[in-house]
Amino acid sequence: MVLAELGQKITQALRKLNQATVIDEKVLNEILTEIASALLGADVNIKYVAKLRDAVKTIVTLQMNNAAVANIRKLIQSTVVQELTNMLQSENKPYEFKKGKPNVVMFVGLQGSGKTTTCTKFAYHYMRKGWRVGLVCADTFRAGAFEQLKMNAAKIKCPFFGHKKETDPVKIAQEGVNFFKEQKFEIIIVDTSGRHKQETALFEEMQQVQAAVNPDTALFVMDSSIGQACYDQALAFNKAIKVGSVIITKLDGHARGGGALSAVSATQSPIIFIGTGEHFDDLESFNASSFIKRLLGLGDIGGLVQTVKEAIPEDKQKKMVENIQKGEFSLRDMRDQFSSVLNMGPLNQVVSMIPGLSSNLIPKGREKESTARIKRFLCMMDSMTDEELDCTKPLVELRILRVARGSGTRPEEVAFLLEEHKKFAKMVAQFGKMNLNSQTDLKNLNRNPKQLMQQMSKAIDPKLLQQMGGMGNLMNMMKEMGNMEGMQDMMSQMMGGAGGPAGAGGMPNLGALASALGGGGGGRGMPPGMPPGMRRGGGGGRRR
Ligand SMILES: Nc1nc2c(ncn2[C@@H]2O[C@H](COP(=O)(O)OP(=O)(O)OP(=O)(O)O)[C@@H](O)[C@H]2O)c(=O)[nH]1
Repeated sequence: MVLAELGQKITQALRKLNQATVIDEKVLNEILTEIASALLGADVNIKYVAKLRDAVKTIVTLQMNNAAVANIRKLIQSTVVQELTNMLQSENKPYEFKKGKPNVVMFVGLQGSGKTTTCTKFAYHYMRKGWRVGLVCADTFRAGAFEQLKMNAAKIKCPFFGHKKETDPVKIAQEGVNFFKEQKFEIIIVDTSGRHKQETALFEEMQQVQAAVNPDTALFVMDSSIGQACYDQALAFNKAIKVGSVIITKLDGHARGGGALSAVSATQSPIIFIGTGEHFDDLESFNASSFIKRLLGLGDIGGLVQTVKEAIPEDKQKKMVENIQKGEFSLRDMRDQFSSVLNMGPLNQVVSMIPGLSSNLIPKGREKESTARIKRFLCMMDSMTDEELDCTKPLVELRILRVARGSGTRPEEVAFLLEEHKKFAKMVAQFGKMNLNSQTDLKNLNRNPKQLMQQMSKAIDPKLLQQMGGMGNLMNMMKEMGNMEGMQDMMSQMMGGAGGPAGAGGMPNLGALASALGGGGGGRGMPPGMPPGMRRGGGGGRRR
């Protein structure tokens, strides 16, 4: 999680609430001073810090003498969360992409801000969600920009338009946009030139390109390393061309990220993504409330639900629900769940949405391994026939050998995958028997949690449960879900098609996540003789 240190400091300050037997003005001041010092350390403007402090003080002081200590604790925590969210929230809404029509996005920013890399990340993000995306290189200023974007586009398999020798950015932008429009592309990204600093030539060129391609939205890319100085830069770009939304890059490496985020929000330009590394999947959707909740380790069930919804195509959801309601969990279901986990975006981001789990659970390097591990599982399942994928009976040895050969893996690895599948399938059956099949049942969790906990602990493999943060965490998550509107629908998607049995399909889906983390969904670890890459989560053998 970006700004993890800031999050830890604020969490530590809030933890003092639980240690104090009486919460008076002195305790409140101490906590607020600690929070303020953490925010200032992250380069947040002193003006915003003072505003947050005053707002929390005003709201809490009003209640201090009338409410019970437990309620005061809750009030302080929720007010701090709310005020931090307000600090990062913009009133303006970003442009919403529309399916089935061309959406033209113009990227602007200073040289070196990460614009070209971010165009590619942005394209990759939407391609993963099934959009038809095209990239246009209209950066004729920087030598090498053409090659860079062309190479990036090839890496993510995104169609590319550019002319190496053309020097007129307006002409290329126009041609590129027309080309992709004719081909019925849905998101057309125009990468424009940058300059070392804000200067007239840059702004004039941006305005000319804007007039020529008439973009649906202009996206401003800004480097977070300048901290709160982002404010002036964002205002200047917004004045030159109407900025629709902002992406802040390099938040992985800068302690001043808090300053950059709050300063940009103060200009009322909505931040829609943050860049968290140099790889193409190091791009996180930005939503102030979700960001703050994850920053403070509170999880973000709403965000998780949305992510899962977007990751699983609707036709697949329906089929999965039908199968699982019958108590069946085929290898095809497992394949769909693993590929939906990949579509959800960076794994550590998904994990941090689960209350009680921290994104630090998957260190940066390990995340790549986890993704490779899922891809390897998918590769094996792609080498199976339709009959094998739909069959719920175990595969015979001869077939295991064939799948291993077809996927460039070892038979032990295929056997391990089948073992995982068996465990998930068993869980589906057990959860099915629990018949926890409606929103009312979920709400009842609040009334009879003990009984449910007992049943669930029998059904879930202990190692998987550990990966999920323990039974207490799982129950909290389900309770939170039970309190949400439209839960039954959501559960089907979230839990991977359980439709009814809240946990049933869910366990495999969350299990797929756990498997990706290397826990093997509660497995006994990798079988002996497993290649080292696979043992630790991927690698070895032929890759896709
Ligand atoms: N650590 C980190 N590096 C990033 C991020 N985004 C981009 N970079 C790096 O920043 C450097 C500059 O990125 P480019 O995409 O080439 O910059 P640019 O803004 O397109 O430059 P111009 O085309 O000259 O305007 C590259 O080394 C990128 O890998 C990020 O989120 N985190």
